[in-house]
Amino acid sequence: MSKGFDVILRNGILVCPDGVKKADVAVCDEKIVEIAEEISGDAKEIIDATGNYVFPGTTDGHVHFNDPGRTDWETITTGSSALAAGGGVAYFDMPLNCSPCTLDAKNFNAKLAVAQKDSLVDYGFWGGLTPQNLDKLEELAECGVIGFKAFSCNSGIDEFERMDDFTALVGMEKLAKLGLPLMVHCENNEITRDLTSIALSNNKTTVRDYFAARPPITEIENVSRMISLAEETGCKLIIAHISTAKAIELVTQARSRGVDVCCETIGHYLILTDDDVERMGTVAKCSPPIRNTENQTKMWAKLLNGEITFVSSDHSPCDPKLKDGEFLKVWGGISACQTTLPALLTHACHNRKVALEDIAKLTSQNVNEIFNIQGKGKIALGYEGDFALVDLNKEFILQAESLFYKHQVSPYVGDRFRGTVTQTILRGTTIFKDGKIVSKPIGRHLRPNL
Ligand SMILES: NC(=O)N[C@H]1NC(=O)NC1=O
Ligand SMILES: [Zn+2]
Ligand SMILES: [Zn+2]
Repeated sequence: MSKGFDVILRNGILVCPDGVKKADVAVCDEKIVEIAEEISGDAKEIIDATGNYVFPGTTDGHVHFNDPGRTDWETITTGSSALAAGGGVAYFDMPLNCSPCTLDAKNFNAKLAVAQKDSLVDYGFWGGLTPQNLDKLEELAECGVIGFKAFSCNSGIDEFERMDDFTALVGMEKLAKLGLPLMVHCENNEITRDLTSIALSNNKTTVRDYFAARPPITEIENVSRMISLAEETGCKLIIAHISTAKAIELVTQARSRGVDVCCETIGHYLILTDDDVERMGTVAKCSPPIRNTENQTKMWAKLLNGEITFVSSDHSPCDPKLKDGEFLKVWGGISACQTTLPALLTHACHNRKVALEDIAKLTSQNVNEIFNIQGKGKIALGYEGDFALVDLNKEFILQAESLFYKHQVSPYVGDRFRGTVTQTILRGTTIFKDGKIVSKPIGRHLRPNL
């Protein structure tokens, strides 16, 4: 009897953990069941991947889809569609800027209900850690959060209070027991707060004034403080959107003495510079701010060295009206979840010769491993049939109309990319093809396997 598969993907060039190889891959019951030079047998669907590189579909470890509660900024429908259009099969949504924030089981369940109904791709949720919810960490862990997120400085959202040092210490002790990681937005609170208020009182609100109000030392100081707390408590620590080479060095040193710490960075810290932000304006405002070329060059060297564990989008959109005004005063956050993979193909693979396997690790495998998500993140037997098909040399210029975001805004509009996502497949089902979303929402909740 001939073997009947659900899907055979033929003639693609697979980006596997141990290298890149031309092979067929077969999926049955949502999982990869065979990888071979040529797979014989029937399938309900044959996909011809000739000329395409096949990456594991990406998992974006850091997005703000704002649903429920701020759906005029983004929704799970629009955000997950944009992600799929960029080769994404999963995301971990932040506990803010949705409303209510994800600070207890009740609010977690409200978000879960929206995602179960609307999410095109698979999803995990971050819980929040603030001074108000130290007694809710256990119930959030039971709900299945992938980790906890906290801000050392003002979060920009009133209901999401910053984590003072006491909360950091007690929270980390609790998370060490729960075996879940804490991700911290690391910028020193007092320095950013006071430099910002001095700038405001002197009417200094330009882009350069904003950079001056959040200098590199604010990140460097806070990363080292968080490492000390993690070292003492045994809590697993992830530095969010690291933006300075010096802070990465602190993480690497701590790791080498056995501290359980790693860092995430974001595409824009690797691609844009302070001069770009000055030219582009508020569309490229984020915190920590985008730094200078010298720092960026050093960050690339560290990425090539393996010192950065994963690359996310920190997709943090808003109503465009909130970007209209003086630089220092407007919303900080960049829309980017549709472009992370094409941006890395362009800037890492083509321009800096980063190996394709390493791009797959930074956008998929490492993220799933860090958060103990089983069966996702690589093209290997027994893993889920999650693929991003990429025409590696096909160029495109990003048009606003091709963005699936609620607001078709991005600092990359008008930029030339080399590396086009042609098709995205989630657990064997094609969800995006040739510029269009082609599936109903089929996303599923991802919980860590602890
Ligand atoms: N609240 C929120 O999304 N903040 C994000 N925006 C940004 O630029 N940095 C962040 O942490
Ligand atoms: Zn942040
Ligand atoms: Zn964020």
